[in-house]
Amino acid sequence: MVEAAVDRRLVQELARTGGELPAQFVQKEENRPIGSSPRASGVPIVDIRRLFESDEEALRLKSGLQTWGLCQLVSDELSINFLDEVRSVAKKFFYLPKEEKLKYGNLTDNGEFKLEGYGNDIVVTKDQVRDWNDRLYLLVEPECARSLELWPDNPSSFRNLLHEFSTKTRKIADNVLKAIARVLELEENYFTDQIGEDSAAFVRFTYYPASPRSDAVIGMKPHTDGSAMTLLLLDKDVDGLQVLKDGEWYAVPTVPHALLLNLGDQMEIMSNGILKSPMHRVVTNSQERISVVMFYSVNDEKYIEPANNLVDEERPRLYKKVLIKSYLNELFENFAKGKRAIDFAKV
Ligand SMILES: O=C(O)CCC(=O)C(=O)O
Ligand SMILES: [Fe+2]
Repeated sequence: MVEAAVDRRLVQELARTGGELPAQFVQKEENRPIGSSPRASGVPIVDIRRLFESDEEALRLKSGLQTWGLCQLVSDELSINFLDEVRSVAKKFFYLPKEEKLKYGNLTDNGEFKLEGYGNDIVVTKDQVRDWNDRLYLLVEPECARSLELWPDNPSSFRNLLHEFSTKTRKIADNVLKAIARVLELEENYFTDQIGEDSAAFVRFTYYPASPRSDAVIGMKPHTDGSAMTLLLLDKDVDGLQVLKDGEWYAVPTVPHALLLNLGDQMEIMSNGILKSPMHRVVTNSQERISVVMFYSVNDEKYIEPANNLVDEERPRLYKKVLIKSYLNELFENFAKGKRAIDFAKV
């Protein structure tokens, strides 16, 4: 991949020092977020425990994932205190001095982007409009593949909390994947067999600084997730996530004690399009915002395709068989350019 010479200053630094907004963040007129968006108030809140006791709860999950590609998940595992601790440790990390955070930086000594670490997202073209955020991206599973040297040991509780958070979210992911298989009338382990602990799971901590021009910049450009599923811990105080439904952007409200489930492309493919991987974006605000997001994916070396039982005459096959590794490569290239990778998997 050829990388153009671009300004890679951290967005947090740009926001802190003020001054004129660099041109590389200014969105073209047609991509700017305009006006206020209605709230996505129809996104269901689902209790994980009840998913296996009540058909009604499972159907609400299904309807959320068909209509919005989203669902708010609450669980005994997730006390509000614990979730607030994770929110707080994320904030403490981003509040550290730049030099401290750059110990975990995502550039090699030659200035090339690494997948993991702290910094900007990959920039592939010189005229790419950049997102108004910095992030820390880490592999959390399989546990033996963690690059612990990139896991912050400041704040001192960071590593333990991240380990605990990812253990809890893994349980939730497994339960939800079983419930989804069930409502699609597939074998209960259909998805968990593919998206197990030996597959890659990543966490992304994203810091969106307060923005001087929320009319002209985007926190995260419109995209779908290339994962199978994504679990998001949203900022409790500041909204910003929006989802596209029937051509209109809706603001997704935070439910403080819930994780937001956002379905990814891999599940759209495996469900033969019955479930949606929603297009979403983040708009900025006059207040800073932080999210902590877990991405679950099918193992890199595996192929996925629509489940046989979900393909018939009425619902012809929508997607080809794809190798996850190639799919994710496609996705990273296309995300930077603002294109959808799933279009390449269409029959
Ligand atoms: O920050 C958010 O609310 C959304 C982040 C997101 O969509 C992502 O990391 O893929
Ligand atoms: Fe996303």
